[in-house]
Amino acid sequence: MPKETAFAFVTNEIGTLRRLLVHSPDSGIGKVVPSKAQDWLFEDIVHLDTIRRKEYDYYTKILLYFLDPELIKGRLHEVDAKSASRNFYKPGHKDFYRSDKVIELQWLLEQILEDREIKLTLVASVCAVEGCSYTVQQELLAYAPVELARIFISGTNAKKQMLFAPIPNFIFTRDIGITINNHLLLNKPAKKARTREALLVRYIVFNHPLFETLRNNIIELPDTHQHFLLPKEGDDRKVTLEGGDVMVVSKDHVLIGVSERTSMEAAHLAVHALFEKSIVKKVSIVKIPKKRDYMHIDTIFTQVKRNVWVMLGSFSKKAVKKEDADIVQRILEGKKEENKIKILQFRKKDLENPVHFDTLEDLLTDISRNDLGSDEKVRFIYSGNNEFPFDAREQWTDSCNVLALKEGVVLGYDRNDKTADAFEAAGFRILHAKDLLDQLESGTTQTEQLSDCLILMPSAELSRARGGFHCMSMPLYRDPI
Ligand SMILES: NC(=O)NCCC[C@H](N)C(=O)O
Repeated sequence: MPKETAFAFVTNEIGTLRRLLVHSPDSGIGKVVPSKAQDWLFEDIVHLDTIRRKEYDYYTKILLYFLDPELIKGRLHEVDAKSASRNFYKPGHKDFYRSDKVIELQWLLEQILEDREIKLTLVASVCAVEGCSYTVQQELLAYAPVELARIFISGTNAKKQMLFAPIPNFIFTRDIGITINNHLLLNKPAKKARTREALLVRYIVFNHPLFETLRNNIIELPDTHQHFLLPKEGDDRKVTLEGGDVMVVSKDHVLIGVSERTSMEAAHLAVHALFEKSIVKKVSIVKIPKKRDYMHIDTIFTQVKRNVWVMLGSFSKKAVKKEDADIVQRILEGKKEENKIKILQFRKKDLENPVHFDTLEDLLTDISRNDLGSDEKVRFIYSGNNEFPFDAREQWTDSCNVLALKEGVVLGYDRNDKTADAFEAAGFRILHAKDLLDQLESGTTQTEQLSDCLILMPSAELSRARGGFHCMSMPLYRDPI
């Protein structure tokens, strides 16, 4: 297996994944109440034990098997034994898996909090953001790092007092920042519920020794002076950017979504930052409808192979043609201008003449052929097999949001049946996570042998949080392709 040399380096979406940031569901998720679920960006309340033991733990095991097998191989029975109380999965516990490939953010937070000065500043910052009393601030300072990291994330102390709201979306590590070549672009969350996540991660990347070599390559987008003078929220001049809207499709080309979460102002600041620092040569702006259904671009398409993409059919050529053909239907269905996708590609060498793409398939085909040099036919797998109403239903539960562990081997939710059928029809094997783990553990399958397959992960609870495995991963290192 080729070993990476840099700590962080990502030039594509599908090369073999070697290192990523994750966060497993913490107790804060079990505190989401119905009246707060929407404010906290969950679609429903979730069952904590199920989301952990029966769902996310499978993700951790699969990631470890692919990225850091020595920590898991031959140990499945032991780590999942009832007597082990899931300690293997708990940051802060002595039996925690401690991987520098599948890196848990809570574990990094514990480590930076060992430094007295960082602890003081971070406690003060969290208290300022959360409006804590002076007494709570003093209480926080008295905690040891492991406990303090847990409180910062879950919001609740050991005496079961809630000191501030949880940050249940911290499991969606994609949205906190993005590795672009050897740089790290930090996010600016659009939603208040995700503010503390950004603060914690800023402290981690600027202080943890693992990020030492990246330190001079961290990009933060500033607020513009218009922002401070704006009368109301929701104006596109507000600088907000979330990682789900940024895709590094080749070493020279980044896609940036303008969406419910990423503003036009942020997109244009990012284009300038990426060009000025000569990080990439092309940036494509993909403007999608501002809708909860499609909060980021990675909720409507992700990449599977050089020449294969999974996407939502309503943004496909056929749907666009149908719209153009039938104006009455378009008006009745409310398919107005703002419901369309718009794509403009900026090139550093000719900034004033951006290239326009009519449809998402045109852009993705261009990436497959021209950026990635694929000679094979470019293929699209559609959410819900492109059948109404399964297309919309399965997109809602993240059928388009798959994570490539290596080219052609992707993780998706088991509830998206029709999308799985479409993968199968496109020549992909369908594997269930549990069966795959059994085969890996018994040695009948090796990760290196796997190709062209969709690994189905249990998802009844996870999907209520409205993000898939692309969202639940923040790649730090992928092999170049
Ligand atoms: N990249 C993504 O699409 N992330 C999903 C984030 C889901 C989370 N509940 C949110 O609404 O922010």
